[in-house]
Amino acid sequence: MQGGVPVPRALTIAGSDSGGGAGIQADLKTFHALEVFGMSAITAVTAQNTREVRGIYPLPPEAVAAQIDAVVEDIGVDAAKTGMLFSREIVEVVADRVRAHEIRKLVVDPVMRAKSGASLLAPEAEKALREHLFPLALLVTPNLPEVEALLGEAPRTRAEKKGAACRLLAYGPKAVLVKGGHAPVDEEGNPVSPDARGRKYVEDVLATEEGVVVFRKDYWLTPHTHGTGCTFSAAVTAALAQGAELVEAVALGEAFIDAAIRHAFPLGKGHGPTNHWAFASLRFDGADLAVERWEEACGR
Ligand SMILES: Nc1ncnc2c1ncn2[C@@H]1O[C@H](COP(=O)(O)OP(=O)(O)OP(=O)(O)O)[C@@H](O)[C@H]1O
Ligand SMILES: Cc1ncc(CO)c(N)n1
Repeated sequence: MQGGVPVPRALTIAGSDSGGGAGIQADLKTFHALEVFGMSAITAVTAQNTREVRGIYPLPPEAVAAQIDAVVEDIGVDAAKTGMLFSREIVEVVADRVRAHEIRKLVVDPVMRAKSGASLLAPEAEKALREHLFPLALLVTPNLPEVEALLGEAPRTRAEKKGAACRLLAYGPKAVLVKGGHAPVDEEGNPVSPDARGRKYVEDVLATEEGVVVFRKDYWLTPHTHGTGCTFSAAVTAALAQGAELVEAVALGEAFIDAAIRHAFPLGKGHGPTNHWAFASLRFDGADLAVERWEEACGR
């Protein structure tokens, strides 16, 4: 028990995925698997499955603010994350409430598109995300297409990911993790085709003001990756709520998502969901989660 609080508390501010693999549902399942008390502020309801987003029904910005205020003022929040924010108005209201409540352990997953291709963020909201929310974040976690939208070029090699992560620090977050899940690499961190022979890896590159940490793990050739980004950032948020330092929290997120993808569920006819309880089961068995990490100097 820390400071009279019986359990770590985490808040997700994100969209609902009726399919249960991404969004609010993935976040709450992940918090629960890590024994963190989960709370939610829903920004939009999506009618979605493993194949497509059929409809998006945003909530009024004041409804998003009211949910955040309600839980912060009564239950309290040790760490929070944002996911699908959809509109400029919702981005602005979330930034306003985060500032007002002085939420410092904030993970911003700059969700722009679903794996099925649907847009989850209006184009004019991208600028608001960069200008209003990035400066409040402890960590921002873009995937490769999101890095391209933010910087105008997609990193491919380890050195390019490192450069992009360092450049994104200029928007004001304390740290940036460039996630490489969309493009497998070889031993040297150079891109390879997903179905090339031999061992392939995924490299996620974390930049902080102190330096760069590269996380490498095996690449799994599977279509069942719906909600990987949400699940990963929720695991990092849960670890922060438990009191972990940033690099340890990211390492926990890496191990959690590795297990969740390895044991993903072939549900539906599209991209199936990841397995949110695999990490807890494997850890119980003492399994080796195959995540390597090493530190380098920041290239700035
Ligand atoms: N095929 C894979 N094999 C191993 N790790 C993967 C794979 N795909 C994604 N990951 C890992 O999952 C995490 C999320 O990365 P990814 O790039 O898929 O995020 P994302 O595109 O934001 O996800 P989504 O939009 O589906 O929620 C990262 O840690 C990444 O390394
Ligand atoms: C609601 C929601 N948030 C995020 C994603 C990205 O995976 C998704 N597909 N749906």
